[in-house]
This record gives sequence, C-alpha cells and structure tokens, in this order.
Amino acid sequence: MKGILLVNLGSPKSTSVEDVRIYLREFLMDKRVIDVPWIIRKLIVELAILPKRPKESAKAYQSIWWDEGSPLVVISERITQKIKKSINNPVALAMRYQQPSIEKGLKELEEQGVTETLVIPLYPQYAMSTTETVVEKAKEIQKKRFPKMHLSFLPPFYKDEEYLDLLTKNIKTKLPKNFDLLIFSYHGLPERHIFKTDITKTCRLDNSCCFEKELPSHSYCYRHQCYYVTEQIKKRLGLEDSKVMQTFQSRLGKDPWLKPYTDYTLKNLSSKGIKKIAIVAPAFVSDCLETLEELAVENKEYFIENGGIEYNYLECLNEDDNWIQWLINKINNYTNN
Ligand SMILES: C=CC1=C(C)c2cc3[nH]c(cc4nc(cc5[nH]c(cc1n2)c(C)c5CCC(=O)O)C(CCC(=O)O)=C4C)c(C)c3C=C
Ligand SMILES: [Fe+2]
Ligand SMILES: [Fe+2]
Repeated sequence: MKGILLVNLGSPKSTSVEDVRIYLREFLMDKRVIDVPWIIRKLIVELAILPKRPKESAKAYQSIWWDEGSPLVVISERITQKIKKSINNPVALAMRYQQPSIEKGLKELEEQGVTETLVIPLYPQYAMSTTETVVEKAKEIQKKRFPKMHLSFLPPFYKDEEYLDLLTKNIKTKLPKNFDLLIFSYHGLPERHIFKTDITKTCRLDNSCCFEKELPSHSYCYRHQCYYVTEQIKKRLGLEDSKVMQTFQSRLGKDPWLKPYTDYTLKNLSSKGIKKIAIVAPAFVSDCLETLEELAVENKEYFIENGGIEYNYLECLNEDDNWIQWLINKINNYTNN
C-alpha cells in the first residue's frame, strides 16, 4: 500500500532554554546546515552558539508560542489532519529536527501496511538545508530501519503553476489597498551554499547567472528559485518592478549570506520615501518563529523606528484551502499511479 509522509523543519519541544538548546544542537550539527568538517562544526556549535543563543531564542519562542505548542508544528498537524480526511491512504507527519521524527513517521506508516511512501518536504525552494537534508535523512532511516519500504520524493515546487496561482491568490486577499512596496523576504543562506550546490560551478551571484533562463544549475539554485517565485507573483499581481523588492532574512554567524538583508533594508527604506509596506515570506509554507517574531515584530520595529508609517506582514499559506487541495492533488497523482 502507498502512504504519505509530510516533513517540515521542526521546533523545540517546549520554550525552556534546555529544550531550545537540544533543538539547536540537533539542527546546527546537521552537516547540510553548518557545512564544515565535524570537529569544526562541533566547536562552532558548542563554543560559539550554544552558550548564549538558546536563552535568546527561548525568549523569542515564548513570545510566539501557542497553547497547543509551536505554531510551525501545530499548523503542520492541522494540515495533516485535513489531508487525512480527504485521502484513503495512510498519511503521517514528521519533522526534520525533534519530534515527531522521520523515523516515527515512517513507523506509523509501516504499521498501517505501507510499503511505498511519498515523502513531501514542505519547502517550495531547494537548498542543502531544506529539501536535501530531508531527502538524505529519510533515505538514511529507510535503509537502517525500514529496508522493505520504497521511498519517492516530491521535488521543490517553486515553479508549479498551480502552486504559484494559489500563492498569488493568497497574497492578493491579504494585500492592503495602498502600499509603496511589497517585499518578498526569503530565509537566507550563506553564499557558500549557493556555490556548493552549483553543478556548473559558474555562479557569480550576480543577476545574470541566477536569472538566466534554463540553466541546468537552476534546479539546485535557491537564489534562482526565490527570484523565480518573486517574478511570477509580481507578474500575476500585475505589479510594476518599482513596487516589488526581494530580500533575505535570518542570518547566522559572520559569513556573507544572500543579500540584500531584510533587516538592513527595512532600516533604510523610509529615507528613500517608502513609508507603507507589505511583507510576505514565500520560503515558508507555515508561519513560524522566523515570520511571527522576526518579520511581524522585530523587523516591523526597525521599519517604524526609522520613519516607516505602515507595515503589513502577510501570513503564510498555513491552512489555506487551495494549498491543502494542491497537496491533496499531488498525493492523489501519486496514489493513483
Ligand atoms: C525556508 C527554509 C529555511 C532555510 C533555507 C533555512 C536555513 C538555515 N537556517 C539556519 C539557522 C536557523 N534557522 C532557525 C529557524 C528556522 N529556520 C527555518 C527554515 C529555514 N532555515 C524555519 C521554518 C525556522 C523556524 C522554526 C520554528 O520552530 O518556528 C533557527 C532557530 C531559531 C533561532 O535560534 O534563530 C536557526 C538557528 C541556518 C544556519 C540555515 C542555513 C545554513
Ligand atoms: Fe533557518
Ligand atoms: Fe547564479
């Protein structure tokens, strides 16, 4: 029998400093997130990050936590429940880090008689730290614990026409009537990750190479895939170039990350006469710490403190009916073939 495993990033078990430390250790010790030799990664994580960051992050998580738990996990659970109601085949949810683990998800499916699983990494754009880490972890667990289970993977869906249509529709319903600029803020990546996943080894991180049409490297270029989504939504919304900007948020460490940086941009927009903005985060399908705290609160403060007047954060797809139906359609394509 065929089954489905939805996989999102994951959150700490609770907002305690200790649980946040456990989460950050698992997340940042992933070699596809901090991609340096193990011993150096261990030293960076244990000596530079874990002594201070868990306390700061725990505070941030406390400010966005819901009664039922982490928004990212709760929203993912709700989506899973809705899908289950429309699908006869078994469906399970897993998180790349913490609980419910990928191993637990596959076990749940195996216990229901599943022998073939479609794994759906819940990321529109490819990156080592998104799709690739989910795919590799699932394969590793399958090999060790479920040798008879066959796995398939839904690829990054950033250029799926129906996905782009439904994302546009979602943004359109939330967009205020008057705004000077719509910002597309994507989770950032160290520039090094873009060079590493460039199969042609020609990327210069300029506009031409990541924009050019039909380069083989684009199937692994997070920067291209973000630009593609921004361009498509801009076109579908009928917005002029001057009304749209793309930025990257959530840097960690001192290495150069993809630019322009969201926080820096928001501190400087007002001086250029841009007073009313809307901001959306299409690298995330569900709201999470990086949107509810960093975008909706912290970055809003930067904009307003520096002369901005109106700041509208537009929520992610979350439990949007069209988005859930899109997932159901993908699942039906898999189970019916
Ligand atoms: C869109 C997908 C994401 C990419 C790409 C990504 C890369 C990436 N992230 C970090 C470090 C951190 N990210 C953190 C939180 C976080 N990241 C994503 C998604 C992507 N990350 C999400 C959905 C979340 C929120 C999780 C939640 O529970 O709501 C955090 C933890 C929070 C904090 O302490 O700030 C860290 C750390 C790196 C280093 C990286 C690429 C190399
Ligand atoms: Fe992240
Ligand atoms: Fe490029």
